[in-house]
Amino acid sequence: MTPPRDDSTPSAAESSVGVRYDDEPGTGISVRGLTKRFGSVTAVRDLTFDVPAGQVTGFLGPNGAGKSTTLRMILGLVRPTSGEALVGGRRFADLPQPRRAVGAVLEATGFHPGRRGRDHLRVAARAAGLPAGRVDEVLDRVGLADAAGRRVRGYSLGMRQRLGLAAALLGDPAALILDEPANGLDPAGMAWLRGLIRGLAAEGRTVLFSSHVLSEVAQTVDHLVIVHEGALRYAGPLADLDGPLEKAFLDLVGGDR
Ligand SMILES: Nc1ncnc2c1ncn2[C@@H]1O[C@H](COP(=O)(O)OP(=O)(O)OP(=O)(O)O)[C@@H](O)[C@H]1O
Repeated sequence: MTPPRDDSTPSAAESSVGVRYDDEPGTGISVRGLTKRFGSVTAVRDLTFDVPAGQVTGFLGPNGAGKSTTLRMILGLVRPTSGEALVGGRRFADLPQPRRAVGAVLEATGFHPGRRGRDHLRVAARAAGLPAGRVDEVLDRVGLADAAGRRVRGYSLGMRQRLGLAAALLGDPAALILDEPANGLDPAGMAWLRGLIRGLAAEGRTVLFSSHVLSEVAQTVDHLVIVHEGALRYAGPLADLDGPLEKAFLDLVGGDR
Protein backbone atom coordinates (compact mmCIF):
# COMPACT_ATOMS: atom_id res chain seq x y z
CA MET A 1 0.00 0.00 0.00
CA THR A 2 1.28 3.47 -0.79
CA PRO A 3 1.91 5.72 2.22
CA PRO A 4 -0.64 8.41 3.11
CA ARG A 5 -0.33 11.36 0.82
CA ASP A 6 0.54 13.78 3.64
CA ASP A 7 3.66 11.82 4.49
CA SER A 8 5.09 11.88 0.97
CA THR A 9 7.62 14.39 -0.23
CA PRO A 10 6.26 16.88 -2.77
CA SER A 11 7.85 16.71 -6.17
CA ALA A 12 7.14 18.19 -9.57
CA ALA A 13 6.57 14.69 -10.94
CA GLU A 14 3.86 13.96 -8.40
CA SER A 15 2.03 17.13 -9.30
CA SER A 16 1.59 16.08 -12.90
CA VAL A 17 -1.85 15.31 -14.22
CA GLY A 18 -2.95 11.77 -13.48
CA VAL A 19 -2.37 11.72 -9.73
CA ARG A 20 -5.59 11.11 -7.82
CA TYR A 21 -6.19 12.77 -4.48
CA ASP A 22 -9.13 10.76 -3.24
CA ASP A 23 -7.71 7.24 -3.47
CA GLU A 24 -6.43 7.20 0.10
CA PRO A 25 -8.56 6.67 3.21
CA GLY A 26 -9.30 9.71 5.35
CA THR A 27 -9.56 12.23 2.52
CA GLY A 28 -12.05 15.07 2.60
CA ILE A 29 -12.86 17.52 5.36
CA SER A 30 -14.94 16.66 8.35
CA VAL A 31 -16.40 19.11 10.85
CA ARG A 32 -17.70 17.75 14.16
CA GLY A 33 -19.63 19.76 16.73
CA LEU A 34 -17.64 22.87 15.85
CA THR A 35 -18.47 25.90 18.00
CA LYS A 36 -16.85 29.32 18.26
CA ARG A 37 -17.80 32.07 20.69
CA PHE A 38 -16.27 35.53 20.58
CA GLY A 39 -17.28 36.92 23.98
CA SER A 40 -21.06 37.07 23.96
CA VAL A 41 -21.26 36.39 20.17
CA THR A 42 -21.67 32.78 19.10
CA ALA A 43 -20.29 32.87 15.55
CA VAL A 44 -20.49 29.11 14.95
CA ARG A 45 -22.74 26.74 16.89
CA ASP A 46 -22.33 22.98 16.99
CA LEU A 47 -21.66 22.57 13.26
CA THR A 48 -21.31 19.04 11.91
CA PHE A 49 -20.85 18.29 8.20
CA ASP A 50 -18.61 16.46 5.74
CA VAL A 51 -16.95 17.82 2.62
CA PRO A 52 -16.40 14.91 0.23
CA ALA A 53 -13.22 14.48 -1.81
CA GLY A 54 -13.50 14.61 -5.59
CA GLN A 55 -16.44 17.02 -5.47
CA VAL A 56 -17.00 20.74 -5.34
CA THR A 57 -18.79 21.86 -2.19
CA GLY A 58 -20.32 25.33 -1.90
CA PHE A 59 -20.44 26.94 1.53
CA LEU A 60 -23.33 29.37 1.72
CA GLY A 61 -24.92 31.62 4.28
CA PRO A 62 -25.99 35.24 4.73
CA ASN A 63 -23.50 37.90 5.91
CA GLY A 64 -22.30 37.06 9.40
CA ALA A 65 -23.50 33.44 9.23
CA GLY A 66 -20.12 32.13 10.40
CA LYS A 67 -18.58 30.94 7.11
CA SER A 68 -15.21 32.67 7.41
CA THR A 69 -14.89 31.70 11.06
CA THR A 70 -15.57 28.06 10.15
CA LEU A 71 -13.04 28.10 7.30
CA ARG A 72 -10.48 29.68 9.62
CA MET A 73 -11.06 27.00 12.23
CA ILE A 74 -10.55 24.28 9.60
CA LEU A 75 -7.25 25.97 8.73
CA GLY A 76 -6.08 26.23 12.33
CA LEU A 77 -6.22 30.05 12.28
CA VAL A 78 -9.01 30.33 14.86
CA ARG A 79 -9.16 28.04 17.89
CA PRO A 80 -12.58 26.37 18.32
CA THR A 81 -14.40 26.87 21.59
CA SER A 82 -15.40 23.22 21.23
CA GLY A 83 -15.59 20.52 18.57
CA GLU A 84 -13.06 19.83 15.86
CA ALA A 85 -12.35 20.07 12.15
CA LEU A 86 -10.34 17.38 10.38
CA VAL A 87 -8.56 17.64 7.03
CA GLY A 88 -7.71 14.23 5.61
CA GLY A 89 -8.51 12.74 9.00
CA ARG A 90 -6.24 15.05 11.03
CA ARG A 91 -6.55 18.36 12.81
CA PHE A 92 -4.67 21.06 10.92
CA ALA A 93 -2.11 21.37 13.74
CA ASP A 94 -1.33 17.66 13.44
CA LEU A 95 -0.77 17.62 9.65
CA PRO A 96 2.81 16.60 8.91
CA GLN A 97 2.81 18.59 5.66
CA PRO A 98 0.03 21.17 5.87
CA ARG A 99 0.81 22.77 2.48
CA ARG A 100 0.48 19.36 0.93
CA ALA A 101 -2.83 18.64 2.63
CA VAL A 102 -4.67 21.93 2.15
CA GLY A 103 -4.28 25.17 0.20
CA ALA A 104 -6.37 28.22 1.02
CA VAL A 105 -7.38 31.57 -0.39
CA LEU A 106 -8.88 33.77 2.30
CA GLU A 107 -10.57 37.09 1.69
CA ALA A 108 -7.89 39.21 3.25
CA THR A 109 -4.99 37.73 1.29
CA GLY A 110 -2.37 40.49 1.31
CA PHE A 111 0.36 40.87 -1.28
CA HIS A 112 3.21 43.33 -1.10
CA PRO A 113 2.27 45.77 -3.91
CA GLY A 114 5.86 46.42 -4.94
CA ARG A 115 6.69 42.77 -5.46
CA ARG A 116 6.26 40.95 -8.77
CA GLY A 117 3.74 38.10 -8.94
CA ARG A 118 6.36 35.45 -9.62
CA ASP A 119 8.52 36.68 -6.74
CA HIS A 120 5.60 36.36 -4.32
CA LEU A 121 5.28 32.72 -5.25
CA ARG A 122 9.04 32.14 -5.10
CA VAL A 123 9.15 33.53 -1.56
CA ALA A 124 6.13 31.44 -0.53
CA ALA A 125 7.58 28.28 -2.10
CA ARG A 126 10.95 28.78 -0.41
CA ALA A 127 9.34 29.47 2.97
CA ALA A 128 7.32 26.27 2.68
CA GLY A 129 10.24 24.16 1.48
CA LEU A 130 8.56 23.52 -1.86
CA PRO A 131 10.45 23.06 -5.14
CA ALA A 132 11.01 26.30 -7.09
CA GLY A 133 9.75 24.53 -10.21
CA ARG A 134 6.23 24.64 -8.79
CA VAL A 135 6.09 28.42 -9.29
CA ASP A 136 5.86 28.31 -13.08
CA GLU A 137 3.51 25.33 -12.96
CA VAL A 138 0.99 27.14 -10.78
CA LEU A 139 1.34 30.39 -12.76
CA ASP A 140 0.39 28.44 -15.88
CA ARG A 141 -2.48 26.73 -14.11
CA VAL A 142 -4.08 30.03 -13.08
CA GLY A 143 -3.38 31.78 -16.39
CA LEU A 144 -0.98 34.33 -14.90
CA ALA A 145 2.25 33.35 -16.66
CA ASP A 146 2.28 36.43 -18.91
CA ALA A 147 1.73 38.84 -16.00
CA ALA A 148 4.11 37.11 -13.56
CA GLY A 149 6.88 39.65 -14.10
CA ARG A 150 4.66 42.64 -13.28
CA ARG A 151 4.38 44.25 -9.87
CA VAL A 152 1.25 43.32 -7.94
CA ARG A 153 0.25 46.99 -7.52
CA GLY A 154 -0.69 46.93 -11.22
CA TYR A 155 -2.82 43.79 -10.89
CA SER A 156 -6.60 43.93 -11.18
CA LEU A 157 -8.71 42.36 -8.41
CA GLY A 158 -9.23 39.34 -10.64
CA MET A 159 -5.47 38.97 -11.17
CA ARG A 160 -4.93 39.15 -7.41
CA GLN A 161 -7.49 36.37 -6.99
CA ARG A 162 -5.55 34.30 -9.51
CA LEU A 163 -2.29 34.97 -7.66
CA GLY A 164 -3.93 33.87 -4.41
CA LEU A 165 -5.10 30.68 -6.10
CA ALA A 166 -1.60 30.10 -7.46
CA ALA A 167 -0.17 30.42 -3.94
CA ALA A 168 -2.79 27.99 -2.63
CA LEU A 169 -1.85 25.46 -5.31
CA LEU A 170 1.91 25.64 -4.66
CA GLY A 171 1.92 22.64 -2.35
CA ASP A 172 -0.20 20.59 -4.79
CA PRO A 173 -2.74 20.17 -1.96
CA ALA A 174 -5.32 17.43 -1.67
CA ALA A 175 -7.88 20.00 -0.42
CA LEU A 176 -8.64 23.60 -1.37
CA ILE A 177 -10.47 26.09 0.84
CA LEU A 178 -11.51 29.24 -0.96
CA ASP A 179 -13.27 32.14 0.74
CA GLU A 180 -15.27 34.03 -1.90
CA PRO A 181 -12.87 33.30 -4.79
CA ALA A 182 -15.32 34.77 -7.32
CA ASN A 183 -15.10 38.18 -5.64
CA GLY A 184 -13.96 40.77 -8.20
CA LEU A 185 -14.04 38.47 -11.19
CA ASP A 186 -15.78 39.56 -14.40
CA PRO A 187 -18.04 37.06 -16.23
CA ALA A 188 -15.13 35.61 -18.22
CA GLY A 189 -13.10 35.32 -15.01
CA MET A 190 -16.01 33.55 -13.29
CA ALA A 191 -16.30 31.07 -16.15
CA TRP A 192 -12.55 30.47 -15.95
CA LEU A 193 -12.72 29.97 -12.17
CA ARG A 194 -15.58 27.50 -12.58
CA GLY A 195 -13.44 25.45 -14.97
CA LEU A 196 -10.46 25.55 -12.61
CA ILE A 197 -12.51 24.50 -9.59
CA ARG A 198 -14.22 21.69 -11.50
CA GLY A 199 -10.86 20.53 -12.82
CA LEU A 200 -9.35 20.45 -9.32
CA ALA A 201 -12.24 18.32 -8.05
CA ALA A 202 -12.03 16.05 -11.11
CA GLU A 203 -8.47 15.23 -10.03
CA GLY A 204 -9.95 13.91 -6.79
CA ARG A 205 -9.22 16.97 -4.66
CA THR A 206 -11.60 18.25 -2.00
CA VAL A 207 -12.83 21.74 -2.87
CA LEU A 208 -14.78 23.87 -0.37
CA PHE A 209 -15.61 27.43 -1.38
CA SER A 210 -17.83 30.15 0.01
CA SER A 211 -19.78 32.50 -2.18
CA HIS A 212 -22.74 34.86 -2.23
CA VAL A 213 -23.22 34.49 -5.99
CA LEU A 214 -25.92 31.83 -6.04
CA SER A 215 -26.17 31.65 -9.83
CA GLU A 216 -22.47 30.86 -9.99
CA VAL A 217 -22.70 28.35 -7.16
CA ALA A 218 -25.57 26.56 -8.88
CA GLN A 219 -23.40 26.07 -11.97
CA THR A 220 -20.29 24.96 -10.10
CA VAL A 221 -21.04 22.74 -7.11
CA ASP A 222 -22.04 19.10 -6.55
CA HIS A 223 -22.57 19.47 -2.85
CA LEU A 224 -23.74 22.25 -0.53
CA VAL A 225 -23.38 23.31 3.08
CA ILE A 226 -25.70 26.13 4.12
CA VAL A 227 -25.40 27.90 7.47
CA HIS A 228 -27.42 30.63 9.15
CA GLU A 229 -26.58 32.39 12.41
CA GLY A 230 -23.75 29.93 12.94
CA ALA A 231 -25.94 26.82 12.69
CA LEU A 232 -26.30 24.21 9.97
CA ARG A 233 -29.33 24.54 7.71
CA TYR A 234 -28.43 22.06 4.97
CA ALA A 235 -25.62 19.67 4.05
CA GLY A 236 -26.01 17.43 1.03
CA PRO A 237 -26.09 17.19 -2.74
CA LEU A 238 -27.21 20.22 -4.75
CA ALA A 239 -29.55 17.85 -6.60
CA ASP A 240 -31.43 16.99 -3.39
CA LEU A 241 -32.44 20.60 -2.68
CA ASP A 242 -36.10 21.43 -2.86
CA GLY A 243 -36.44 23.59 -5.98
CA PRO A 244 -34.00 26.08 -7.53
CA LEU A 245 -31.02 27.09 -5.39
CA GLU A 246 -32.09 30.69 -4.76
CA LYS A 247 -35.55 29.72 -3.56
CA ALA A 248 -34.24 26.84 -1.43
CA PHE A 249 -31.54 29.08 0.05
CA LEU A 250 -34.00 31.84 0.97
CA ASP A 251 -36.40 29.29 2.44
CA LEU A 252 -33.59 27.83 4.58
CA VAL A 253 -32.21 31.12 5.87
CA GLY A 254 -35.50 33.01 6.21
CA GLY A 255 -34.95 35.43 3.34
CA ASP A 256 -38.28 37.21 3.63
CA ARG A 257 -36.70 40.27 5.27
N1 LIG B 1 -12.55 38.12 15.70
C1 LIG B 1 -13.85 38.31 15.96
N2 LIG B 1 -14.23 38.92 17.09
C2 LIG B 1 -15.53 39.10 17.37
N3 LIG B 1 -16.55 38.72 16.57
C3 LIG B 1 -16.22 38.11 15.42
C4 LIG B 1 -14.85 37.88 15.05
N4 LIG B 1 -14.85 37.24 13.83
C5 LIG B 1 -16.13 37.10 13.48
N5 LIG B 1 -16.95 37.61 14.43
C6 LIG B 1 -18.43 37.62 14.39
O1 LIG B 1 -18.84 36.28 14.13
C7 LIG B 1 -19.98 36.26 13.28
C8 LIG B 1 -19.67 35.43 12.05
O2 LIG B 1 -18.72 36.14 11.23
P1 LIG B 1 -18.09 35.50 9.92
O3 LIG B 1 -17.11 36.49 9.38
O4 LIG B 1 -17.60 34.13 10.22
O5 LIG B 1 -19.35 35.39 8.95
P2 LIG B 1 -19.42 35.16 7.37
O6 LIG B 1 -20.51 34.15 7.16
O7 LIG B 1 -18.09 34.82 6.84
O8 LIG B 1 -19.89 36.58 6.86
P3 LIG B 1 -19.70 37.32 5.42
O9 LIG B 1 -20.52 36.58 4.43
O10 LIG B 1 -20.24 38.70 5.69
O11 LIG B 1 -18.22 37.32 5.11
C9 LIG B 1 -20.32 37.72 12.99
O12 LIG B 1 -21.29 38.11 13.92
C10 LIG B 1 -19.01 38.43 13.24
O13 LIG B 1 -19.23 39.76 13.63
